This record gives sequence, structure tokens and C-alpha cells, in this order.
Amino acid sequence: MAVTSPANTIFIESLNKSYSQHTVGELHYIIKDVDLVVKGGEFFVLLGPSGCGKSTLLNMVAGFVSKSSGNLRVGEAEVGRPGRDRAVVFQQADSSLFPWLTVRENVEFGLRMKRIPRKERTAISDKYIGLVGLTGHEQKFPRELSGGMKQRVQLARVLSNDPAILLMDEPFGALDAMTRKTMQRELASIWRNTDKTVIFVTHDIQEALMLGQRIGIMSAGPSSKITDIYEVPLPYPRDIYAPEFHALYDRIQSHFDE
Ligand SMILES: Nc1ncnc2c1ncn2[C@@H]1O[C@H](COP(=O)(O)OP(=O)(O)OP(=O)(O)O)[C@@H](O)[C@H]1O
Repeated sequence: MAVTSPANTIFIESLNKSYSQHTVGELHYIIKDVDLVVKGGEFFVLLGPSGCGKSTLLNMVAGFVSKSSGNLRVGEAEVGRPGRDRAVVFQQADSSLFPWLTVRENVEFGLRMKRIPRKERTAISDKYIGLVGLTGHEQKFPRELSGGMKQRVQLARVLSNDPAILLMDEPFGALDAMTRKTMQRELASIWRNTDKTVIFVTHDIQEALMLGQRIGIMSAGPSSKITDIYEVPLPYPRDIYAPEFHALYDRIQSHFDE
């Protein structure tokens, strides 16, 4: 099971992101006064309607988008730029995989950059290719893979770099329902065997409940914030037929019916 590590804890205090609206000369807040602590080793889901600012918040934690004001730290370190401690998994694996490299070469890319010797690289890529269920496909190119397999390659590549924090932006959003369920189960199992902190963005309540230890609800934008946080005290793997699952689903759904 994942363990708590203060070094991988994400601290967000009074965080704002605004853009100036030139036409009206005002500030337009995407997110406003966001407060959140994601504990080291925790699986936290950010759930909210389309366009509310989930990706913006995730990209601020990744260091891709600068904050307008507020505090954003990982452990003791202020977040100002991307770092090796944080890795992002995007919805479209296509844009993150190199089409001219095989599965193994894609997974080993970051390890090569770090000049990890070949033998060690192979051992690491074997481990993560196995973990995401792609053993036997090492020599294939992205064009020879299904969408779900490409997403697995992306995940294996990110995991092989061993970031302390995984930032996942609707990573299974483009997959068919069956593959999506498999990937959710596998991700939950991978996370339980590591000490990684995960922030997972989705607008799918069922997916949020399949994965998260806690679920943060973001209000519709502009000036979006995290209005409620739900604990999900259900064991993994989650049973979507459990009455407790349904009860939580209904409670969360009611936020979006209002
Ligand atoms: N560079 C920018 N300049 C101005 N507005 C922006 C910029 N980037 C994003 N926005 C706006 O911020 C809002 C939030 O966008 P964001 O992509 O973070 O939402 P989201 O919740 O992830 O949406 P989705 O679920 O549809 O992916 C949107 O209204 C978007 O138009």
C-alpha cells in the first residue's frame, strides 16, 4: 500500500490564475482562491465540469503554467517550473510518443537521456512494460498499437522515470469503455504498489470513484475553486455494484444537478 511521504506532499494555498481581458480591461480568473493539500502517496482526483480549470490547475502543479498569485509547493520546494519529481500523463498518447521509436525505445527514452547504462535500462523497461501488460509488444511501433496500448506505453514511460508525483489529465478519456475499465484497475494496482502521489483529472464520477482516495469537486468556472472534498473509504479494487459506491455516486452527482 502507498505510504505517506511529506516530501511528495503538494501544498496549494490561495492559488489564483487569471488572464487579463484586453477588451474590457479586467482580470478573468480561471481559478480563484484554491486551497488544497494532497498528501504524499495519496491518490487524489480532481472532478469538475468541462472548462472549469482542472487542466489549468494540474498544469500549474506540473510547472507548465505559472501562477498569478498564491502559494504552490511540493514538500519544501516552491513550484515554478517542471521538474523530474513530477510527470504528466496526457489524454492523447499520440502526441507524447515518438512514432519512429519502438515501444521499448519509447519507454527507455528518459532513461537514455539520464545516461542509464543499457543493462539497467532494459531491466527497468522490462519491469514497467510488464506492469502495464505490454510484454511481447516491445518491438512494435506506435502505429502498430491500439489507443489503449499507446496509453499504456505512455504510462510505462512515465513510470520508468520514477517520478514521485504523477499528474494525469483525463488519461483514459479517449479510450473505449472496456479498455478504460481495465486501465483504471491497472492504474489503481500500480499505484498501490508504489509510493507515488497522484492527481488525476476527470469529469467522470464513476472513474473518480474507481480510483480516488479523495475526490475534490471543482465548481464551474470562471473563478473556479474546490468546493467540496469527498473521502472514498472503499477498498480496492472498487466494486461499482457496492451500495456504498452508489450512495457516493449519487451524493457527488447532486453537486452537478444543482
Ligand atoms: N492561455 C489562456 N488564456 C485564456 N484563457 C485560458 C487559457 N488557457 C485556458 N483558458 C481558459 O481556462 C478555462 C479552463 O480551461 P481548462 O482547460 O483548465 O479546463 P478543464 O476543466 O480542464 O476543461 P476540460 O475538462 O474541457 O478539459 C477555459 O475557459 C479556458 O478557455
